[in-house]
Amino acid sequence: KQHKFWETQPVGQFKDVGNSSLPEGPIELPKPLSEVKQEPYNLPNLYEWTVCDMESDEICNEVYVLLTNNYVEDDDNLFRFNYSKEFLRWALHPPGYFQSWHIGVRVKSSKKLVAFITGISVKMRVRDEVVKMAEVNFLCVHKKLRSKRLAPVMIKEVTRRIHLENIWQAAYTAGVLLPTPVTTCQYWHRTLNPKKLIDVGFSRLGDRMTMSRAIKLYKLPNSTSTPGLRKMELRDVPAVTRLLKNYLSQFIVAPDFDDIEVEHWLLPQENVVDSYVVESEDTREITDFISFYTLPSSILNNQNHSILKAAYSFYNVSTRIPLLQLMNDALIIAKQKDFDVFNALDVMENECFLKELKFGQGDGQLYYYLYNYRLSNALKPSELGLVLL
Ligand SMILES: COc1cccc(CC(=N)NC(=O)c2cccnc2OC2CCNCC2)c1
Repeated sequence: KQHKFWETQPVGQFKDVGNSSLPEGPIELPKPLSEVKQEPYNLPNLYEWTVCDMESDEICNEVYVLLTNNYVEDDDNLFRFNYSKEFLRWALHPPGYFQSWHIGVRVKSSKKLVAFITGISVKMRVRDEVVKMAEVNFLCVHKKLRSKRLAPVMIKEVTRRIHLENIWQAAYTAGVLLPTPVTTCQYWHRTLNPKKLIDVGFSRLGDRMTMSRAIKLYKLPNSTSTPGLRKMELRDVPAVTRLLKNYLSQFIVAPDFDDIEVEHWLLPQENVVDSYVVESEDTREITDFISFYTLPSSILNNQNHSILKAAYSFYNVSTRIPLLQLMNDALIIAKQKDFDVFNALDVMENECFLKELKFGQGDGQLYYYLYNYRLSNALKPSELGLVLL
């Protein structure tokens, strides 16, 4: 019964874990495009497919409202991700995006948007192979339409449209265990606003911890410590691309970003993504950078607060300044920008700063998956150089 759908898909199956006779790489070979199903999968009668043009403010707003009311909640149903409209446009319009991969489901009669799933294309390096993949994200079915088995047909439909562009692999994450994770990550939170986090139930005061002790424990300096740390600008793109490509080459799975992609993903956008570079004062070269993205959460039933302002660690590269110092400056900047919490996964080299900078371990896991690509062994989080939104 468990995973009825995923047992039909070209993904690592639990029964195959540890079977080292299975080769690493694609599970199914590409098909001639003429053999890909040409017409959309059937939806239950009352519903129809639609393509969502996120440049349209009206449609972007419909997607925003659907996700705000029906997307992922934490395990205790206290919080729900509240991606902003400008964030969704950023996340879904990288260079070379396919509008046909921004898929909605509407009620035929009312035209109400009741489900969503997206893909964007990415060049992913797995060991020393660069594989064109899709990153699938934002799978959301309206709460009132759950367990109508809509999700499997949406996954099959986005897969079909990805196949039509001759792409045969994908990457995705989930907070639930499915066949079969390439990596299991822990998430960590660094308190920036202890009073609010305790008020809303995100954090609890330890037994011997008073509120004033908590405020003191998490206090940060008012200004950053790294000389030459400044906001990233367009002129920094070539240097940041070089730094990022070189840094990510150490991980087993990582995106292979070119300049145009670095410009899209890392150039600062207010309320979406913040990036800072370290420019060496004498050589003027860019030696390090930090970045985090803005993903607030709705607070589901609290009288005093409705939004949790959360920053999420994105890509950070240290070549001259210790990562610990860079990330401490990232915390200071996030606090200056009135974020309540700074979140990070234990991917890349993050483990080296999590405990030291007073991150607390979250109570859940984030699982990373590859579609139609087998890895002989699961990766340690420190072998993964990929952060999904
Ligand atoms: C605090 O508000 C929340 C609202 C919904 C869910 C969660 C818990 C959770 N599931 N957190 C994460 O998945 C997470 C924790 C740390 C860093 N990135 C994360 O997820 C990212 C990446 C995957 N897509 C969602 C955002 C928290």
